Formats: sequence, structure tokens, C-alpha cells
Amino acid sequence: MSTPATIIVVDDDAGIRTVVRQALQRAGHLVRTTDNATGMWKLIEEGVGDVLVTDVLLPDANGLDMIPLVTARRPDLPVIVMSAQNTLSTAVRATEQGAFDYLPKPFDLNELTRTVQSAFESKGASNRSQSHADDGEALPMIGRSAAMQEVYRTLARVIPTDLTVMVLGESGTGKELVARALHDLGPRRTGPFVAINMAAIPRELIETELFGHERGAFTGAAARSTGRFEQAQGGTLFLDEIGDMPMDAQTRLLRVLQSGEFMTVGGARALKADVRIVAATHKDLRRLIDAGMFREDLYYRLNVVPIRLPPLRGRREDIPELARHFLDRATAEGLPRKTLDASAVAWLMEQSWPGNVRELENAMRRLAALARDEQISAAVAELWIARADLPAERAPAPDQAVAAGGSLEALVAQWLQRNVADGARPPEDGLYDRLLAEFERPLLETALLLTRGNQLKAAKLLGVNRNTLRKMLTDRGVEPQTGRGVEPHTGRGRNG
Ligand SMILES: Nc1ncnc2c1ncn2[C@@H]1O[C@H](COP(=O)(O)OP(=O)(O)OP(=O)(O)O)[C@@H](O)[C@H]1O
Repeated sequence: MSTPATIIVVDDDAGIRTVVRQALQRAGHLVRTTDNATGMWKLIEEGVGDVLVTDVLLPDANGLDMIPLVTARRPDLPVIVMSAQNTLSTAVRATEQGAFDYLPKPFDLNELTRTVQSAFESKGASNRSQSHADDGEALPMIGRSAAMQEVYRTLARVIPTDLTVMVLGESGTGKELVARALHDLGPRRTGPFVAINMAAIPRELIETELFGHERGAFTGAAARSTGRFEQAQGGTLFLDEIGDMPMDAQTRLLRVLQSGEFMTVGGARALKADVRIVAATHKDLRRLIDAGMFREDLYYRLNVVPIRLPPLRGRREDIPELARHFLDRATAEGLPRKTLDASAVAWLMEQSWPGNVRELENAMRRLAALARDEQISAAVAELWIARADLPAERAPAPDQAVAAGGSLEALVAQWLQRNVADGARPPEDGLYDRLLAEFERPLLETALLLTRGNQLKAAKLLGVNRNTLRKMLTDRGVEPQTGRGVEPHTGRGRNG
């Protein structure tokens, strides 16, 4: 049994007070609860409590703002913050304000008891000193899923340190964003942030890119060049796609990490490396080690604090907020404002997003730029997102998209202008039939697209019999494929 301690629990939610009380009592602690800051201050003034566990949003105060005041009054009282406002901002602010730890709600009660125990054991040396607190500053990472909470908690802990961080995750999951957050929110933020992507530089140039070279170090080295290590002095060096680093460069990097010094290629002087290293990869480094392509000793040097970013399909609940964020950003960049209706949000959440957040970001920009209506439905989202992934020659003609995207009047006017304006002769088969024929094709194609080529469903959607649909497809030259793709609409109206 652990040593009994008195824990103050502050939360205005009676349910939370009860479960937390029970869990802590089961762990052998004494518990005092209160539902507001006033009650908490009373206990603190009385000298009660070994650990304080508080919610952020209290009826009469903000839990984060109170931490420095609590620490000033009772420097020996560690504060653990619980919050349902699960942003990176809350995690970072809790750390900055000097919280012992931060627990995003909902949390695991075992984790709470473990955290309370370690806070109690470290009493006295507990509340961290404040660094900087930039209130309300917009923080870059979106997403409140449980998976991202873990990321934020780790980030908040390592931001104030110089520890080497290894960011792992599929392409487009935000690895570079994490590296930037580590830099921008940490003590080196006034220094440079220098990124180098191992996969983007020819292998034979990586060493000189990293460490620079002296004049005459090799044929063609007409002048001394500074490497990224030197450029990043006093700041952060982001080594992206570290799994693509050639062996020679790995050996050299390892030496730098061991000695804290580096030498330029062909140089005799050792320069001090005052650089925080953040590395990232989407590759499985363990596999590379087994295959003899990555140095195990370097791996351990770099993998001091691993941060694993979840793929987007593993945190679908973040998709609505991310999608809206990217649409807002597109608007801020001057593209038309778009909103997603419920069907569009549901459709976005169903997709697998192999390109992760980057793919979602690009899809939202495409919608903002190309979809006609302000409100986006699932059908429009699918048209612009699913079909845009088709090879270029199969991509939809804009007219088709407009037909599906709404504003039919605009399209008719446009068609008429193009086909019969300027006194051009009306088409031989008459304007009415011609116009219907022009519209029938994208209508059929879109119906097939939405039903993924299922003719029965497409016929039902259109309200026509299956044989009628077949005939229409033949008449209009639409290929009744299964699957998403249908032949692009290349037909242009004939001017008589
Ligand atoms: N949580 C997030 N909130 C907001 N934007 C995000 C988030 N994660 C990623 N992004 C955005 O998605 C894009 C891709 O992110 P980033 O470049 O950091 O991914 P990456 O994992 O480094 O990709 P790669 O491995 O392909 O280099 C960027 O534009 C980034 O701003």
C-alpha cells in the first residue's frame, strides 16, 4: 500500500468528483472534494492537501490561471490539471503555468492514481517553474482525439527541454508541424529552425549539406559553404526522412551527437553544435536496422523521446474540425467561403485518407477553389475529391461538376451563350433536345459515379427503369463501367 496522502479534488461535475474520489480512496488516499475555486482556496489556506487535482473550467475561476497563485501560496503542493478542452494549447499552458501534469478528459482512473502518486512522491520539487505563457496564441495543431491528446501531453513535456525527439508517423500526419511546435514554443524559439529532408537531397550531397565544406574540399568546392548544422546554431535542426540517410552520413551524425561537436567536410576545426535535434521518419527504423541500413547506436541517440503521430483514419473524430479549419484557411487566402453540410462531413469521415492530413488539406483547398455552391454536400465532396484522384484524362470536365454542384441556371445560361449566342443558328435537332442531350450525359455519369457504377442503384436514383438507363447510356455514349470512373465528358455543343 502506498503512503496515504490527502488529495484535494476540484471539479464542478459531481460525477467526476465521485469517481475520482473512489479511485483515490481505493489507492489508499484521503480525499477532500469541492466544486469551485472558493472551496479550494479555503482548503489551501487551512494547509490541507498534499496534491491538488483540478478541472480547468470552474464556475468561479480558471484552473490554469490559478496554478501560479497556488504555487506562490503553497510551493509544496503539486497541481494536476484535468481538462476536457483537449487542445495542444491547454497541454502547453498547463506545463507553462507550472502544473505537475495534465490529464485530458476522459482519462483512465489508473493513470490518475499513478500520476497522483508520483506527484505526491516528488512533493516539494514538484511544480515546474514557469517559462513563458503566451495567452490565446493560436497553436498550430488541430484535433482533440484521444490519440492526439497523448501527442500533446508528450509535446508539452519536452517543449521546455533540449531532448532529442523522434517523430514517427505516416506521410502527411503532421511530423514537420510537431517539429515546428517544439521549436516555436520552446526556449530556442528566437533561434533558427532549419529543416533538411534526407529523401530530397542526392545521397552524395547529404554530408556537405549537413556539415558544410571548406574551400577546395573537393573538386568544384570553390568557396566555403555553411552546412545546416551551422545554420541551425542556437536553434533547432529538423532531420526529416532520417531513414533515408546514407550510412556514411549516419556515422558522422552519430559522432556529432556523441561529442557535441562537428567538423565541416575537409575542415580541420571542430565547431560546437548548439542545436536541438528533431528527427522524423515514416519508415520502420527497426526494420532498417535489421536490414543493416540504419545504425542501431544512432537510432538510440535519436530515439530519446519518440512521438508517434496517428494516421488520420485512426482518429476520424478529428476530421470535421480539421476540414473546417482548412476551409477557413482557404477563405483567409482569398478563396470563396465554403461550408460542409452534415452529409459531407459524414462522407469525409468515412474516407480512408491514405495521404492523411495533407490529403485532407488539399481536398479542402480543391473544394474551396472549384465547387460552385457555398454549401458542400456529400455528392459534391465526392465528385471533387474521389474523382479528382482519377488519372487526369479521366477527371471530370468542369461542366459535369457544375451540373452536380448546383447552380443549374448558371450552367444553362453558360451553355446557351456558348452554343447559340451571337446569332448562331440553333442546332439541327432543336435547342430543347440538344440541351437535354447535353445535360443527360453528366447526369448519367454523376449517377453512376455516386452509385459506384451500380446500374441498378443508378436507375433507382434517377427514377428510371434499368433498361431505360441502359438505352440512355448507349445513346449518350456513356461507358457503363463498374467502379468510380466513367469516361470524361468531352462533348461540346455544335454550333449548328
Ligand atoms: N494536427 C494538424 N492540425 C493542422 N494541420 C495539420 C495537422 N497535421 C498536419 N497538418 C497539415 O498537414 C500538412 C502535412 O503536415 P506535415 O508536412 O507536418 O506532415 P509530415 O508528416 O511531415 O509529412 P511527410 O512525411 O510527407 O513529410 C501540413 O500542411 C500541415 O500543416
